[in-house]
Amino acid sequence: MAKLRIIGAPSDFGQGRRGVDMGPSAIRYAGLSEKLARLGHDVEDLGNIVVPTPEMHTVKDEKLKYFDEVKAVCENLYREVSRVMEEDAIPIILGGDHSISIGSMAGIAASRRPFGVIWFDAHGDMNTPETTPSGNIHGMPLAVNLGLGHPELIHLGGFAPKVKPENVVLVGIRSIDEDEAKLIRQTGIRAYTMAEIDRMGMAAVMEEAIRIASNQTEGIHLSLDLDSLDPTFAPGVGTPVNGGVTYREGHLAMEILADSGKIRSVDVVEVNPILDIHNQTGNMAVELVESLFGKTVM
Ligand SMILES: NC(=[NH2+])NCCC[C@H](N)C(=O)O
Ligand SMILES: [Mn+2]
Ligand SMILES: [Mn+2]
Repeated sequence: MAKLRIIGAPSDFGQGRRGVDMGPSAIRYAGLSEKLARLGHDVEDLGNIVVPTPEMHTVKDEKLKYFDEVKAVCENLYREVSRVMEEDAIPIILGGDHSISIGSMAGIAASRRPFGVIWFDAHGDMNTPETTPSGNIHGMPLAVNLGLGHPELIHLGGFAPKVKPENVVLVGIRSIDEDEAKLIRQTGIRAYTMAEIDRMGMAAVMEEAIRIASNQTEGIHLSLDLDSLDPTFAPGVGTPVNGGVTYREGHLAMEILADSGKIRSVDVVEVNPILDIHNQTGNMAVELVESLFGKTVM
């Protein structure tokens, strides 16, 4: 039995399509708390952090859209997540777009205990203000957590970087910008493309990923972007890319992570109910989290 604490981060400031701020509602509506409790866990929903109202804000910097708003959201989330970590509970952070991971990982790192990261995503999220083609901060959070990008984001919580490149793994990538690819190579993080998942199989990829993320660390943070899945299974995301992780591969990955016993924190991001079909993506998110916390067939 694990102590699980749900935190909603209903922010859509990290990208251009409205609706992802309703992600936490869609995931809760799909029964997250009840289903995790049914698995025998001690579950508490702590509600949502405070987020500015989008209608009242405009873009100021084209290379860092909604910078002030993203920073404010991440500061609030940082505080909430560090509180949960101090209680030795596992935070399950519901986005919102992926920019919220700047706040969640700052909160996780606040204890200064080393951890690894498995970043499940179609994208690298390794852009900086210099490389970004869109100016959307949700394309930058992994870079920020590694210490690359705007200094005020990097130093959120008063320290940087949040994680060492040798403990960072990307899984499921299939849409990487040109200069972003250079950064991924320079940092030396391990990036498993969809082609590698096809060739090696998801089980072998996850076993390697867990080995890398847990080498000399005290646990693993999973940052789960629902666009890692193929749009057939997760249509409700702002930046869908064909050729993604299948339903079974997704569950297998979560089951292998569950078996490892190393998960200490989770982000579930990019669920956009406005773009979804009957909450298919919200349901998929809940199913994957159930597998991550021990649900099996028998
Ligand atoms: N978290 C995400 N869905 N990120 C998508 C990023 C897309 C693109 N690479 C960008 O920087 O704009
Ligand atoms: Mn992402
Ligand atoms: Mn993505």
